[in-house]
This record gives sequence, C-alpha cells and structure tokens, in this order.
Amino acid sequence: MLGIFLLLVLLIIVCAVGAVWAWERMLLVHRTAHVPTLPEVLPVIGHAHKLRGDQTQIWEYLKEISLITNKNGGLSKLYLGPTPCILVTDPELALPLMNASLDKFYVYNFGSSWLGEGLITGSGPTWKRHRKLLMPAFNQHILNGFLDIFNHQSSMLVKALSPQVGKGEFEHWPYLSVNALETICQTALGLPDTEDESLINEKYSDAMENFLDNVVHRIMTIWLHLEFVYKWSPTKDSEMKNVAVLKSLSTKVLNKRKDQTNDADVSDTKFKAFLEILLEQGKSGNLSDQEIREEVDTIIAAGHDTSSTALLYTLILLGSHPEAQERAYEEIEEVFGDSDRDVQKEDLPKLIYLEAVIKESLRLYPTVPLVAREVDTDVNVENLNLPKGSTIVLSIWGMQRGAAWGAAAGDYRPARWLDPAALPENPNAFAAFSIGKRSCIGKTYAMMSMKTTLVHLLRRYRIRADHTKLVCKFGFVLKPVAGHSISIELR
Ligand code: HEM
Repeated sequence: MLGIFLLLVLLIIVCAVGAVWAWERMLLVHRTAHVPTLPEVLPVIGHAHKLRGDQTQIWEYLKEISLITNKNGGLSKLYLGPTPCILVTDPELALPLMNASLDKFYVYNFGSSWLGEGLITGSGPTWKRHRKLLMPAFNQHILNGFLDIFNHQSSMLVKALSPQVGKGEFEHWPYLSVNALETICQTALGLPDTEDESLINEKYSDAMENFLDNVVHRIMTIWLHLEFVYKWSPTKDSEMKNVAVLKSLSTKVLNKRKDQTNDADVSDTKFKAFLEILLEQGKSGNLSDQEIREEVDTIIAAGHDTSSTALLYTLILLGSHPEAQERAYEEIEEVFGDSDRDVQKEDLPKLIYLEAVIKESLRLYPTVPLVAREVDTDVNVENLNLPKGSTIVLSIWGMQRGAAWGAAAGDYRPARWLDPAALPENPNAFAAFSIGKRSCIGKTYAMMSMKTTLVHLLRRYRIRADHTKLVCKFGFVLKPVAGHSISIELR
C-alpha cells in the first residue's frame, strides 16, 4: 500500500516538473517568436547535430552562426535540444542582457571539480560575496606591486627565445605558456625563488588544456550532461587525473603558507600576492580554506592561459602587419629611448599605440569567444522579452566583427582605436573582457602584464608571421591548431 502511495507521489512530482518545464519552454518560444531560428534545426535535438565533430569543426560552426546572427540584426535562436538559447551579437542588447544574467549557464558546473564555487564557476549569493571580497586584491596599488615580476618574467622570455633568432619558423606558444604560468603563480601564490617553482611546468599546462578539452567534449556530447551517465565515462577518469595535477600546486602552497607562523615577513614584502590577501580574508572568517583554494585556482586558471593566448595572437598579427609592428616599436623608442630599462608604472599610460595593438588583436581573436549565462530575472529590453531562467549566449567574436565596426571589420587596424570616429558608438561592441557586473576582474592586470611583455620583446626582436594560415579550435579559450608559428630576428 505504502509502495503504491510513494509511486503515486513520485508520478505526481514527475508530472509537475514536466508541466513546469513545458510551460516555461512554451513561454520562451512564444515570447521569442520574432527571433529568427538558425538554419537546419531538427525536431527534439534542435541544432545538437551541428555541434558534432572535432573542436575545429565546432569553432567553424560557432563562427558561421555568429555571422548569421549579425545578418539577422544581432539575435538568433539556437536550439540545444528542444529549448532555445538566445544567441546575441547586438551591442545595444548585450549590456542589459549580461547584467540581467549574473548566473552562469549550468555547463560551467562541469569545471567545478577543479574550480568549485570560485568566481568563474560560482553563481548567486556566493559569487556576489566572493566578488566583493576579491575586488581589493585587484586594486591599482596591488597591481603596481607586480610590475617587478612582470619585468623580470619578460626578460626571462626574451632570453628563452634567443636560441630561435634567425632559425626560421618555430612555435612560440610553449614559451609564452610556461612564462605566463610562472608569472601568475608568482603573483597569485607569491612563489618567486622558492622550491615550489618546480611545481610549475608543462605538466600543469597540459593538465589544464586537457581539462578544458574534456569540458568542451562534455558540453558537445549532450548525454554526458547527465551526471549518472558521465560518471561512468572515460572522460570522467581523465578529468579526475587532470584535477589531481591542477589542485596539487595550490594545495601544497596553501598548506605551506598556513604553516608559516611568521606572517609579518610575508606582508612586509614590496608586493602582496593574491594568496596573502585571501589568507587575510580567511583569518577574518570571510573565506574558508576550501574557498581560498578555489579562488587561487580560479585566478591561476583565468589569469595565465588567457593572457598567453592573447599574446600569441598579438605576435602573429604584428608579424603579419610590419607597418603596425614598426609603429609600435617607434612608440617604444619614444618612451624608452635607447635604454632597455624596466617598464615603470608611469610608462604604461604613454604606450597608447601598443594598447591599441593589443585591443585590436583581442577584437579579431577574442581569447574567450563566447560566454553563456542564465537570465536571473524577467527581462524586457527593446523588443526582447525573456522569462527568468532563459539561456543567453553572447558571441563576443561575432559582436566584435559586426556592422558597428564598419566595412573593414575583418581587417587588422590598430589605428582605429586612436580615432573615436572610427569606433562603434556603443563601447560595449568591444567585449573581449566581457561586459557588465560580471566582466573580467583581471583586465587591468592583463593589460599591464601584456604591455610590459611586448615592450621587452619588440625592442629586442623583429617578428615575422602569416596570420592567414591560422586554424583555430574552440576549447573555451580560442586556441590555434595550425599556422601559429613565428620567426624572429634581432633588431
Ligand atoms: C587577455 C587576458 C584576459 C581575457 C581576454 C579575459 C577575459 C575574460 C572574460 C571574457 C571573462 C568572462 C567569462 C564569463 O563570463 O564566462 C573573464 C572573467 C574572469 N577573469 Fe579574465 N581575462 C583575461 C585575463 C585575466 C587575468 C589576468 C585574470 C586574473 C589575474 C582574470 C581573472 C578573471 C576572473 C576571476 C573572472 C571571473 C569574474 C567573475 O565572474 O566575477 N582574467 N575574463
């Protein structure tokens, strides 16, 4: 009797959940009836059949639908299964939509075995609280304290590249990747000149790339979204092996720091690593040990692969556009003369063209080409009316090549950033660091470190490359798979 009763209750719950799901889906489809659906949609599976193939094919498809969305006026419907996501490339809608969607799309949880409730993967009140607690760690004063590290690391990179001078084409990615990982570990964990440096190596970079590749594979394989199916898949095994490598670095450093009784030594140093600031929050009871570990891992994850990938494309684009490279070099000469002194904080605002070079590279090759969010409140902007719980995907790549950038949107023209009339009226058309309340917390850090690295590299080397050979893949971060070599000569 009890069994039948429980079965009945279960049936009622399943029916109720199904009815709510069907109602919400109907509401969304009805309210977005005017938004064009992307071509080749199939019943039940929607566009899932288009997201098959390797990560290069997936990237080609994402580019294609971003360009179609531009033609549609900035909005399209993409069906991942029976429910539509709203693909956005319209700069006018982008900001209000992003600010109404502070929760991440559920697929971000696929990264939580490593990053837990850290800033990238966290949602709701936890994200809000952590963002507030972490903001002081990214203030200008703290970042200025990192300049010595940025300069030292840039000199090390120049030195590491020197055997390649005059040797023809080579892949610069491994150099950039390890160097950026060392930089973020020094600034996030305070690692310089300790034995822990041996923990920073290609094994860590590889584990990170494999981890992200697995996440993309899971996103694109709809049945792996179900935890009980995924649990038994080989991808899960691989994920756990990568997570073990990735967590070992922060866990070891965190344990060691906590064992140090003489904290005064640490806080009296010229710069303060992010970890020290987080440990202070821990002492005040604001963050638990686990939360500190997750935020440190988040900063390492978000901070090194993004900057190094952005530099990778910048060097290829400068190598393919000698006139832009010469102009950047002339500006460096104006600021530094013949001296190869370190970059000081006063130099950075003077490097206006160099900043334009970086922004233009990030416009054409945004390191994070798409972000996906869940609308956390009913939204009514312009003619778009979305119920709470809808999914939006902002194609940063698409928006940064849209009509707002004019007829030469696909050309590499850093000088456009120096002429306000050549830029879109709406500044949100550039969203490489995302936009709104949940945009990149490390933007200033990234710009400071990239500018410093470019000063050191460009004043020593002349670079050659051919960006037309580039082939990319979607791995959350936009990564090249072919055509990404450069050659260098001494200046
Ligand atoms: C060229 C370099 C960089 C680019 C292009 C970039 C881009 C982005 C983008 C697009 C987002 C939004 C992601 C989303 O909503 O899914 C983001 C978030 C974030 N970035 Fe960056 N980033 C860069 C460098 C950095 C650096 C150097 C750090 C740290 C040192 C950092 C830390 C973060 C964090 C913690 C978040 C999550 C913010 C939140 O949700 O509150 N990023 N970044």
